Amino acid sequence: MIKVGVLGAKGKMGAQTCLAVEEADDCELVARLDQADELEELTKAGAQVVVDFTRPEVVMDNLEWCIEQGIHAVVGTTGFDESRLSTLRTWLEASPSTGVLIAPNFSIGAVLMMQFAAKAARYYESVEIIELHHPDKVDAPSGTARRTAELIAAARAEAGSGPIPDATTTSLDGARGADVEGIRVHGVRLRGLIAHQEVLFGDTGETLTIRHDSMARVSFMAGVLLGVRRISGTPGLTVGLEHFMDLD
Ligand SMILES: NC(=O)C1=CN([C@@H]2O[C@H](COP(=O)(O)OP(=O)(O)OC[C@H]3O[C@@H](n4cnc5c(N)ncnc54)[C@H](O)[C@@H]3O)[C@@H](O)[C@H]2O)C=CC1
Ligand SMILES: O=C(O)C1=N[C@H](C(=O)O)C[C@H](O)C1
Repeated sequence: MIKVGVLGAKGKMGAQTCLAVEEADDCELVARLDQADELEELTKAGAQVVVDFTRPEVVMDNLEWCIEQGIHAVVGTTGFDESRLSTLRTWLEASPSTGVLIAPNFSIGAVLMMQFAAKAARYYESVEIIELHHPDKVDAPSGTARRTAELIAAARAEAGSGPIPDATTTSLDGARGADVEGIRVHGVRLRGLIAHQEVLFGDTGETLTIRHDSMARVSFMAGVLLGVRRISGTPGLTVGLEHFMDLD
């Protein structure tokens, strides 16, 4: 049995994760912690793996503590830029048998959408991303949209693609979205939505749209459990669930 602790257990994703862990035959939920709780509860309960769905401003402190204790971490919380990833690598060097998975999106379909977008990137002159989420989401653009833009930008750079055409010189602030590594990213916040994304590619005479929809938070749970099962055998830092999906 894998002994699992959940951080952010009272939140939308944390509560769903507690249910999924309780229902998994090979996992035992030993700790459910939220804002006012002490991290020491994790060691007292013997947690081997922690799942973190908290907030960008607290996740690094949680991870520093978990890595120091040698507790593996499966992280869905957003807010990871290159500087944070580099800090995690440094902490992990001092705890070489500990594994941390940072997954911008745990939904299998969303991971495939990102992979398909990275594959398509080299063939199109234009690309823009639209992410659409519930209005309680605190960050924009979404971690998924950022990651998608990074993957597309890397594929375009490798292919030697030029800049994306855009003759717009006059616009209201924000009208053309955010610029993530040269890719325009637009955010929609709408009651009724959960998590959705479109990647629009265009070239002369044709467009390609890749769209993914998470209609319920249960869509993330197969990925969370995959991470929980694989992380203890994967020391160091892993970014993206695709590395656990045997895609090749
Ligand atoms: N990677 C993925 O597949 C997904 C990632 N997310 C991300 O996960 C994060 C959480 O999302 P939601 O559950 O929707 O948010 P939420 O606001 O419903 O839940 C966050 C929870 O964390 C708790 N919390 C805050 N500080 C804490 C601390 N220091 N220790 C323990 N708990 C603490 C809050 O009290 C709250 O219960 C966000 O960054 C979101 O973008 C959300 C959905 C899927
Ligand atoms: O806050 C959310 O809800 C989600 N957050 C993640 C993100 O920012 O990409 C994953 C998914 O989009 C849901």
